Amino acid sequence: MSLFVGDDTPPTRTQTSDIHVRSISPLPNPCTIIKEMPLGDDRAQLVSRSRDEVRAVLNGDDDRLVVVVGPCSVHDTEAALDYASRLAVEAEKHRDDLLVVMRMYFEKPRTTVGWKGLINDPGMDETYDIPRGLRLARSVLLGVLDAGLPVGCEFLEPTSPQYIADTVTWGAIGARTTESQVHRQLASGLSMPIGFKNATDGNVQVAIDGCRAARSAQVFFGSDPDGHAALVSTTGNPDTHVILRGGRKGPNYAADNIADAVKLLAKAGLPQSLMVDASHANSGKSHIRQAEVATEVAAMVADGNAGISGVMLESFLVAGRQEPGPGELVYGQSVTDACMDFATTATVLDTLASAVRSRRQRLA
Ligand SMILES: O=C[C@H](O)[C@H](O)COP(=O)(O)O
Ligand SMILES: C=C(OP(=O)(O)O)C(=O)O
Repeated sequence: MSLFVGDDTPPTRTQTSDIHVRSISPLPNPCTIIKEMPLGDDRAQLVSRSRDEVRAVLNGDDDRLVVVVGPCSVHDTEAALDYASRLAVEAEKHRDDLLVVMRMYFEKPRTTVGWKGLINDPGMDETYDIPRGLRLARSVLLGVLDAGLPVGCEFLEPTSPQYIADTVTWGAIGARTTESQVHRQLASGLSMPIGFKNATDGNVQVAIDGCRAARSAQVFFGSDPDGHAALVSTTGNPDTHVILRGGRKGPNYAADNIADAVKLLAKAGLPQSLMVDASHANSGKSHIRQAEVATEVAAMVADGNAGISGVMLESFLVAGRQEPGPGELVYGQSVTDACMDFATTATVLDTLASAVRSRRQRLA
């Protein structure tokens, strides 16, 4: 049902609002969708346990690496579940060295315009069936938890976490929103560890500022589980960290970049550990380069670099990328940034796991 439907008649001189709004329609409230697809006790235990494990790695109490790995965006739930079943085998194989979290991104921040992800436009056909997108996202999240994997998401729309955040082990605030007060407030109330990306221009200090702001108590506009406008008051999220993703001037994953970032973290009184995103501006969005970057990061870990507590990888079943759209698509290939294929990903995971074992020996 549409609450407001504009027409094409030009606004009168006394109409001062909704001049550029075509329509406003209600969405199902979070309670309704959660009741349709409850998390349940077994999955909740996996989420709680894996959040604790991520916290332990970030705080240096667990010497593994958190590896957030999966497609740049989820567009096909069947392919995502297929990927999850294969990733679960690798996660189990490396469980002593790697804490594997499946990257499940449903909300894509765009530099200008483009497909904004499964929640916003699940048909990739500009019909913007957000209720369907929310249901699809929640159902595939539950499916991945059933495969035994914890999941990681970017949080972009300030009200979308109400629909899915109970299923999420680790979250990110992206490079385009890391300086946004709205997103820092949101992170202050989220229940899982949150990584702040450095800004697209490469500025790391804004991500550190984001971590500090999200660690503080905040009071802000939000919505309650029934979808009503609400005043939200948070205690602050103690589990925030920085993600180095490179910037317009180039990559920032080299040992001196990591040392500089760790110094800034120390100055800010934050834990001196961070995640390196091998994709985005660290690889120039090349999936081939991404595998090389991940191997270079592994070499730093093997050398004993204790500042690196996590790695992010963009990976899917088939290498590369294709344009999103409603027509026929290559099964298991990204419709946003180019991803490594599964075989390359498995090799990278082997390399990272071996690097963790070397670091463990070196620092023993
Ligand atoms: O991870 C995905 C993209 O890098 C990000 O959403 C920006 O994409 P765009 O520059 O193609 O809009
Ligand atoms: C958009 C993403 O990254 P960034 O915010 O670093 O561009 C992403 O990880 O999908």
